[in-house]
Amino acid sequence: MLSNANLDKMYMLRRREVRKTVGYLYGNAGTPVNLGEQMFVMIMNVVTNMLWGSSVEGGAGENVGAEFKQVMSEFTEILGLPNISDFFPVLAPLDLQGLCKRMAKPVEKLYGIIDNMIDQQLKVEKESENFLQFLLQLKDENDSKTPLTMDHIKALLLDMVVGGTDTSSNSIEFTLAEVINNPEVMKKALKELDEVVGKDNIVEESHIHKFPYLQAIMKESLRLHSVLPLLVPHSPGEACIVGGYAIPKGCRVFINTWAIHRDPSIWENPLEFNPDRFLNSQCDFSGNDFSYFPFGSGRRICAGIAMAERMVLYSIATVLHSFDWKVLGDEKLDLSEKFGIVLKLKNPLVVVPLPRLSNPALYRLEP
Ligand code: HEM
Repeated sequence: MLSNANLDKMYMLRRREVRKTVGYLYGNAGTPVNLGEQMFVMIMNVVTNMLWGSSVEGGAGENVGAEFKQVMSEFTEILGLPNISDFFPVLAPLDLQGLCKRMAKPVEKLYGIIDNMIDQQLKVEKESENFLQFLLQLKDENDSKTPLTMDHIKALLLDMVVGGTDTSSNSIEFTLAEVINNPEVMKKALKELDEVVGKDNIVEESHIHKFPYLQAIMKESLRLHSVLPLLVPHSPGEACIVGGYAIPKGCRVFINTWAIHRDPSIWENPLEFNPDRFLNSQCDFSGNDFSYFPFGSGRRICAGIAMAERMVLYSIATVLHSFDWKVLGDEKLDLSEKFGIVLKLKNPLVVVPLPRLSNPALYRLEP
C-alpha cells in the first residue's frame, strides 16, 4: 500500500483532500483558522481513504475530525506516559497509575470507528481495492502458518491511522509555523514556488521534486522538531554492548533523536531554524546517518516515509503558495513544544489566510 507505485495510483485521493482543504481556507479567508486542525483532518481523510475507502468525516464535517483529533491526542498522550508497570511487570495487574483504565475510553472510541468500517466493508463488493479489503481476503484465505485474525486486522489499522496521521499533521503544523515566523525563509520558499508553479497555476504533487528549498525546509523542521522524539520503544532480541554500555535482552530502549538533532557537537547553532544547512547536503531520511534520523533506522524504520514525504511537501507547498498568512497581533508565533510520544505545538497554530493567487477559480475543488 505504501510503495511508490501504489502511492502514484492513489494521487487523486490525496489531491482531492488537499483541494478540499484549500477550498475551506478560501471560504474562511480573512478570518482566523486553526491550521493544525485542518491539516489533521486532511491527513486523516487521506489515510482512512487509503485504508478503507472512506473518510472519518462522513456527513458530519469538521466536527468529527476535531473530535477524532481529540481522541487520538488522548491516546498518544497516555501511550507516552511513564508506566511503573514497564519497570516492575509484576505490578502490571494492579494498574497503580490507572493508565490502563484511562486508556480504555480512547481505545473503545477508536476501535468503534474501525469496527464500523469493517462492518461496512463486509457488506460491499469484494472487488473494491483498499487495504482493509486486502486484509479481509488474507484472513479468509487462512493459508499462512500464523493466521490473521480480526484482532490483528483491527490492531494493524489502528497502528496505521495513529502512526500516519498525528506524525504527518504535526510535522506540517511545525513546518508552517516555522516558515510563517521566519520572513527570510518564507521569501525564499515563495520565490521557488512562483518560479516552478507560478501564481496562475496550482501546485501538483508532481512538482515536489523541483522544490529543493522546500525539501530543505521539511528536513530542517524534522531536525528541530522530531515529532517522534524518542522514536517508538525498541527491545533487543539479544543482549548486546553499545558504546560500552551493556544492554540486556528484552529491555526497553528509547532513542532520543530530539537531543541528537540538537547536539551542538554535530549541528552549528542547533536551535536556529536554518533550512540552508540541508541544501547541497547528503543528509536524507534513510536512517543511515546517526546524527539525523527522524524516521528511525534499520528494520523498524518508518513504513510510511514515501507517503510522508509526498504529503508533507505537497501540503506545505500548496498552503504557502495559495495564501499569505497573517499572524494575530504583532507578536511572533509561540513555537513552544508539548512533549509526549508525539511532539506537538503547545499552542495551536491559529492564523489568518489571505488569498494570493491571480484567479478565484484556482481555489475551486477542481480548477
Ligand atoms: C512526517 C511524518 C512521519 C514521521 C516523522 C514518522 C516517523 C516514524 C518513526 C520515527 C517511526 C519509528 C521508527 C523506529 O523506531 O526506528 C515510525 C514508524 C512507523 N510509521 Fe511513521 N512517520 C511518519 C509518517 C508515517 C505515515 C504517513 C505512515 C503510514 C500511513 C507511517 C507508518 C508507520 C508505521 C506502520 C510504523 C511502524 C513500523 C514498524 O515498526 O515496523 N508513518 N514512523
